[in-house]
Amino acid sequence: MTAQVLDGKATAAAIKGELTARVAELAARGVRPGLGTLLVGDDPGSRWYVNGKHKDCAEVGIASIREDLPETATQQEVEDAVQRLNNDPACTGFIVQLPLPKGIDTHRVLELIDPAKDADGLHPTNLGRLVLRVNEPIDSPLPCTPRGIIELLERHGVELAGADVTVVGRGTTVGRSIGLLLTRRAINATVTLTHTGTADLAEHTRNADIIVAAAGVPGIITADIVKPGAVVVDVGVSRATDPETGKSRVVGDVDPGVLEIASWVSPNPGGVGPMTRAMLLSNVVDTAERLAG
Ligand SMILES: Nc1nc(=O)c2c([nH]1)NC[C@@H]1CN(c3ccc(C(=O)N[C@@H](CCC(=O)O)C(=O)O)cc3)C=[N+]21
Repeated sequence: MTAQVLDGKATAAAIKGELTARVAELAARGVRPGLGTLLVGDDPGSRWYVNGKHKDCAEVGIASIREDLPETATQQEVEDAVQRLNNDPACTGFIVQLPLPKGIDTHRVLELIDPAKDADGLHPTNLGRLVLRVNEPIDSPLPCTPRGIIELLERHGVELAGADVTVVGRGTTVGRSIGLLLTRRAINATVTLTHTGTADLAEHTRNADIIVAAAGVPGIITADIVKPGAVVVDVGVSRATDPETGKSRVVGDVDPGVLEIASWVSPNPGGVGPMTRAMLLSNVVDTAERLAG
């Protein structure tokens, strides 16, 4: 038996189609969503991600605004760029590409973002709303990768209500925030958050109906620690050099052996990555719709 594929690429394409229609409706009402990006420094990976976001925008009709600063930018210069995006009416949502260069206080930069324009959904105000509004709808941006994972599962018919979910990794963008979404009353999953201080990782993963692997440790999820028939979502983005081609490629947290025991596995690449990008676009369109009233 081999697991079925949680196809993030195809699902993201479907979502982009839906967004294109919503952007056209907004255009008819004279509103154009615009995504801003702030990139500091010249890390090729970060540049590649940011370029991809602007390509996605062009596909669905969202305007693009770019702020690119050199590696040597000061705290003040980075904060000034955030304020320009906050004040630019063409920019309905924006992201500060992470990580920022050493020496820049990331928390201070992120807290300066206008919460209503926080396309990543990682501003303390928006994360705070996620903590507080357990039972009611949330009319502010949600974190992109957690939202993308849930959308990916729901659109493949994976039952979340009553499911035991084990999350591996406590990073802010995924591990720490996904449980806040999954335990909302409207979703009703039960969540265990494991991390490097967890005494017995296997005990928690073997109990899980769904594993969300966001540790950034290549192959940490092996077949022997997965319950037969479980659903496994691979969020890891480590890089390694392919011994055959000599090229750098993405390696996930999920060992290929898991395909023989799980019911569904998200490929990596082609799983959570494209969904994250689609949810960023969704956040920008949601924000523009709220602005339009
Ligand atoms: N403010 C901020 N927001 C982010 O959302 C953010 C960030 N900073 N910094 C870096 C991480 C990483 N991230 C990815 C997004 C898409 C893919 C993606 O689409 N990957 C493709 C291709 C992977 C490949 O082959 O290189 C895939 O999975 O199929 C991957 C990783 C967003 N991040």
